[in-house]
Amino acid sequence: MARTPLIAGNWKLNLDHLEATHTVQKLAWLLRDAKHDFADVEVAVLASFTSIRSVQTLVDADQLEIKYGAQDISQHASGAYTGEVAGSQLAKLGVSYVAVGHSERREYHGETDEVVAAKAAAAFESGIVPIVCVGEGLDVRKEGRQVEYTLAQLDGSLAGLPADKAKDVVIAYEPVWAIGTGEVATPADAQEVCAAIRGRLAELYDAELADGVRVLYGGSVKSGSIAQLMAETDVDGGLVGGASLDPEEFAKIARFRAHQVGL
Ligand SMILES: O=C(CO)COP(=O)(O)O
Repeated sequence: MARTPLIAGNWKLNLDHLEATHTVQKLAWLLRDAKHDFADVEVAVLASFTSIRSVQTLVDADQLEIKYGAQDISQHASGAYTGEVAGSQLAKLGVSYVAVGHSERREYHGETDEVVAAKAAAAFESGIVPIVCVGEGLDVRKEGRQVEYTLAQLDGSLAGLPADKAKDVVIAYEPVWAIGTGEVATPADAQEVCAAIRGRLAELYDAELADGVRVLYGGSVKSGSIAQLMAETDVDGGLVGGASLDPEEFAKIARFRAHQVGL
C-alpha cells in the first residue's frame, strides 16, 4: 500500500499566535512557489493551544492545504480538569492531528503509557488523528535494547485501541537521545526501529493494517538528513522540532523529494 508521507512540525513551546500565523503564511508561500503537491507529501504544524484559532482562521481564509494540530489533548471529555483541553474543543478548531506521548510529556509531566493510550482514544473519539510518540533514551540505546523498549512502549500506548481506529493512527519513533541534540539517528537506525514498529502492528492487528500505518522518524531532522531517512522502506515521514520553526528550512524538509534524486 502506498503510504502518503507526512512531514509534521512540532513547534513545542514556541511562537505566539502572531508568530504562528506569520510562520504558516511564509511556509504556504514557499510551498506554493515550489508548486508543492500536498497529495504527494502532507504537511502539518502542531501549534500551542493559544495559536490554533489564529492558524485556523488563516488556513480557512487562504484555503491552505497545510494541516494543523495540537501538541497534547486531555484524556477527559469535559469536567473539573483545570487547564486541560478536550478533543471536542480541538475538533471545533479544525484540528487534524494531535501529538500524544511525546517524550517531553512523558518525562516532565509523568505521562504513562496508560495515559497516552487514553489520550489517543480521546483523540479518535473527536475525529482527530493521534501521532503516538515512542522511543528510547540513551541508556537503553547503549545497551542495544532500543527495539524491545520501544515496542513495549508501543504496546502500552496502543492498549485497547480497536483496529478500525488503529488503521488511521500515526506512530512517531523519536529516540530521546536524538531530540534537540543535533544528533540525528542514522537512516539504518531509524529503519531498524520503524520496521520493528510496523512488525508489531502486524502482530497486534494484521499485516494489511500495519502496511497502511505511517511511521515517522523524529529527532534532529534537518533538510540535509530528511531525504536519506525517507529513502528507508519503513520511514514514512518526519516529526520535526527545531527545524520546523524556520519556514525556509521546514519547506525544504517538506520538499525532500526534490533532493532525494541522486541518493
Ligand atoms: O521532539 C521532536 C519533535 O517532536 C524533535 O525535535 P528536534 O527536531 O528539535 O530534535
